[in-house]
Amino acid sequence: MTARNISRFWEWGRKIICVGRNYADHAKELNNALPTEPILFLKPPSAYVTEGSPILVPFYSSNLHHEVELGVVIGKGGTAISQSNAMDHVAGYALCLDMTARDIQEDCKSKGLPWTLAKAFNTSCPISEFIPKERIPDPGNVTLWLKVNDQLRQNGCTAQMIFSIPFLISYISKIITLEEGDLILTGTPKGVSAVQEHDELQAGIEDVITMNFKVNRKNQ
Ligand SMILES: O=C([O-])CC(=O)C(=O)O
Ligand SMILES: [Mg+2]
Repeated sequence: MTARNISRFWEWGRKIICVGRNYADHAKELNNALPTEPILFLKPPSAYVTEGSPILVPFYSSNLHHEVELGVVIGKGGTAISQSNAMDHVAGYALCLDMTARDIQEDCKSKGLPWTLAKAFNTSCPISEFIPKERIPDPGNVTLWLKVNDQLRQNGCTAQMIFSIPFLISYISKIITLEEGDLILTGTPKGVSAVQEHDELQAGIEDVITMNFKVNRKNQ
């Protein structure tokens, strides 16, 4: 058996923990109140999709949105990690999309139901290659962007996050033990919008990385 390589963390079947409404400008564009504590939800590892494979619109949605987010890859597990030690638990990063069936999410919100159908379907978590920690020395101050068919839709800086990465690692790990290979999606800045079948999505982190995905529709 070969040693596991963190640069293929998505193959390990570990948790994807997502933070919602972590940017005030995005909370506002969807008419949501600003959170006083992080809002958390999960995606299963089956949500991962890597470049070369398409994002699939779920058959039950007609309003699939992109949300570009910085993903934090956990390198050392822990429970109740302190904020001051939090960055020692980070192995690196990935550029991520939190694909969201917005019509289903609105329906779930109005009925007080969980967001699973809106957030956790197959291909709801497109990711870039693994980015080693050294390549982003200040993850609290990098620009994320996303284009649909060459049109810029999202362009935000992680400095705008309401809850910082060390705070999130500490907060989450008091509730859910973090393990090597887990991924934390840190929320999206403003500019979310719908994507259609055949659209081409391109996203990037400054001069660190870019990634490309096509959108297809699942017909059943
Ligand atoms: O669906 C939402 O608006 C919550 C969320 O994931 C985010 O803010 O990134
Ligand atoms: Mg999100």
